Amino acid sequence: MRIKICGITTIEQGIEIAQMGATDLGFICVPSSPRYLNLTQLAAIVPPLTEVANTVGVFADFSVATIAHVVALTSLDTVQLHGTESIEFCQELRQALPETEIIKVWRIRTNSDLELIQTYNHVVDGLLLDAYHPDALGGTGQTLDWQQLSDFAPPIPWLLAGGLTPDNIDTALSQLHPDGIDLSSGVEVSPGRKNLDLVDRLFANLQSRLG
Ligand SMILES: O=C(O)c1ccccc1NCC(=O)[C@H](O)[C@H](O)COP(=O)(O)O
Repeated sequence: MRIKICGITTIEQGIEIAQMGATDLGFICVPSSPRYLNLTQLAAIVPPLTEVANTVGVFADFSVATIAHVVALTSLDTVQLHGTESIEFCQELRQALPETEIIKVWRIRTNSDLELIQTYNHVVDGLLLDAYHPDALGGTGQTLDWQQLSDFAPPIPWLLAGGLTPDNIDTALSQLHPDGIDLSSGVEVSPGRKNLDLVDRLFANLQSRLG
């Protein structure tokens, strides 16, 4: 299973978290986020971390040209689209970045959201379900209604996000079978600063599932 820890802001924490077992490290490129990294910071932090984990840049409603520029400067492995990007936009991005994994995020409120995100199945490599919050796009600690997702089974890999913590991960994964999980605020001291004890506890609690 893919385990993405998002909102990494230092090389040191990225290396430690990858050594603990994270497969993916996420970097927030959205300026309104308290976990935001500017281009200079991304160019310094991401390249060394591509050696230890899959690196994911989180974007929201950027242009194709800007995303392609950031990927070229940082060697990000994956682009996570967290805004209102259209199917056509994803197709354009695919053409611009044929070697880069693309994940489309949808913030789930209703059952129709679970159908809408699946209209992207043929244009992206994976889907990510996050919780809806009126004031912030992500990293909110808001939990999804897991029961609502019980029939969600897209034909491409999907990740579960939204308010996951070391304490609730077992309950979430006993109800759902995503291809990956994504955590941010549930393993933090403060936005952008991860609590390594909580990350350690997450992996301890996942031990039986990771085998
Ligand atoms: O984390 C942010 O600050 C953020 C800001 C703007 C867009 C996306 C953002 N995070 C994306 C993620 O992938 C988070 O891991 C995801 O929203 C889950 O966060 P949390 O509920 O805190 O675990």
